[in-house]
Amino acid sequence: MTPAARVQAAIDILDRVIDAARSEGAPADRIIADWARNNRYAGSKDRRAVRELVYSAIRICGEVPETGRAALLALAEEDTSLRECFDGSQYGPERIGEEEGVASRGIAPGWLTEALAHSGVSHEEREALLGRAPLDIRINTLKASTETVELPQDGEPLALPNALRFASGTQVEQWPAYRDGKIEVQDLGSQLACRAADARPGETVLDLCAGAGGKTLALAASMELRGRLIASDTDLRRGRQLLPRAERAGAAGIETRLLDPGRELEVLGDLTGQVDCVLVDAPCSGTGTWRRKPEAKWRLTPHALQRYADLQDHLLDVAARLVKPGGRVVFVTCSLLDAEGPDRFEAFLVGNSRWEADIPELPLGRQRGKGIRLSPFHDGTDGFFIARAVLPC
Ligand SMILES: C[S@@+](CC[C@H](N)C(=O)[O-])C[C@H]1O[C@@H](n2cnc3c(N)ncnc32)[C@H](O)[C@@H]1O
Repeated sequence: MTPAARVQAAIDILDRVIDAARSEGAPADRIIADWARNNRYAGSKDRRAVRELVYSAIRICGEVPETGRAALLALAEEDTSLRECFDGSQYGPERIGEEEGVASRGIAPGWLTEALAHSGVSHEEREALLGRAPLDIRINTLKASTETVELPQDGEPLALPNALRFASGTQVEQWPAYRDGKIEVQDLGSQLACRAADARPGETVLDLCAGAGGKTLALAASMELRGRLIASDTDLRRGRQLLPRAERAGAAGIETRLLDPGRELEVLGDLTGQVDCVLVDAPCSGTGTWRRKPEAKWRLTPHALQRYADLQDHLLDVAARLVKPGGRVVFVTCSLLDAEGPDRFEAFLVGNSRWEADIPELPLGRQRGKGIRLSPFHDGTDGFFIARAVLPC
């Protein structure tokens, strides 16, 4: 593909990303993958270049752009060599018109930038939300250790003993250690959230929003396969990924339960007052994961944010009923918005006066409200809020 044709391809993809953001359609990575599947003439270098253009344009446009072309023109203001690609050639974009609309640059839509600022997220921290994420792994102590694991490259040691960092895009899935279940891909922030849960051998632990089980597997390792570990979620498709992953990781014996949204206790009621630790890795806006999914900033609305907050309140209440005296609830969101972190946790404590905040001691992060905030800028992790509450005996 010529450079101009790559720019036109990025414009077409961005049009679809913008449509999807407005209509709750597919995420950008799926749209890019579809494009690659349907345009086999594009070689690996073309695909990489087009992908890079798409993500760079998403990163620099604050508000949802009118069109993919307006987004690419905004990128061309920063990288002027791109302007030459608007050459009217056969597969390239039309020449730039004199009065053409250019998307406005910024970090996120205005209301969201303001909400982040009100949540104490400084300008530099907001910019870092749109940086490039490295690739972190967790050494699975059910199968290996830092001493025994053999990796084709040396990783950067991180703040937890079993965590290593590699450059973004490292193909760890092709490594024998990955295929053998000795390592898992997991952002250090997620690993720290599991550290805050401090699941111990012999305990009964519930991963309430387990998804495909990223954190469940870390909990299983921390429990050394002793005790009872239950993983629940409302999403059957994600839940189905858990058991094969668990098998690969040597994490036998995980119980899985499929929940009905709003009626979780119908399936979890038998655990009432039985559980030592409930991890509530709650659904959220994902402002802390924009490094991986920058278009999420265009998809969020104030209404959706309120829905997340309501669901987080509800899940905290469900979790609290299941915990036995002396047990704990660990509340985690991958967001830097107070509305999805400190405010929810505070509301929980106010509404449940027997519970006490127990701020986790972690090697990274800063206190925010009665929990810990991790951020790409300060900690090099995805953005997270992590809080722990205990029910005294
Ligand atoms: C942040 S993700 C969890 C990620 C997962 N813990 C991990 O480490 O990979 C939130 C999950 O909550 C699930 N969820 C949504 N509503 C729920 C509900 N009412 N009860 C339990 N899980 C729910 C979603 O399906 C999603 O998988």
